[in-house]
Amino acid sequence: MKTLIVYGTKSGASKECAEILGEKLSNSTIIDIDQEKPVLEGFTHIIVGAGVRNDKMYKPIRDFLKKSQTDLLSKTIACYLCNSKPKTTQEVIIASIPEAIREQAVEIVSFGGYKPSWVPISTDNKLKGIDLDKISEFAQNYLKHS
Ligand SMILES: Cc1cc2nc3c(=O)[nH]c(=O)nc-3n(C[C@H](O)[C@H](O)[C@H](O)COP(=O)(O)O)c2cc1C
Repeated sequence: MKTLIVYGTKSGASKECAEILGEKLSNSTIIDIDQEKPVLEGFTHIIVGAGVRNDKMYKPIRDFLKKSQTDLLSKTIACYLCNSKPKTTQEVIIASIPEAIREQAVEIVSFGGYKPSWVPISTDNKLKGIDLDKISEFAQNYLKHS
């Protein structure tokens, strides 16, 4: 199991989550979509995560999911999102993730996120709003598909 974690972030939550997942999933590589174009070759497992604004996951991640759909469907794929309005999670997923990927993904989970008015700046509280139990569950479940 060789895992690529691709994330998009504006205020850091999705990066934090990618790093926590990376610690739980051995043999994983983490890529910030704004810094590097993901190359999927050589990876059997892909996790794609992003923050949400205006009821959608960030555009670079939506574009990646759309453009790489065929390649992604040949992998064991899972997605996560960081958002602050849990009630709208399902709508965000439908608006952001192509149907074929939604159907094939082994899991699609919200890890929570920062309230729009409150983004942590110190390292002491940077996990505020993020549900660490959900990240652990997500990783445990994902490992069942190794
Ligand atoms: C301008 C702005 C708009 C946002 N819009 C939404 C939204 O539509 N739905 C939602 O659930 N959360 C929304 N949020 C909360 C973010 O999803 C949350 O802060 C999350 O942590 C962002 O991920 P990131 O830290 O990886 O960028 C918004 C936050 C900001 C600052």
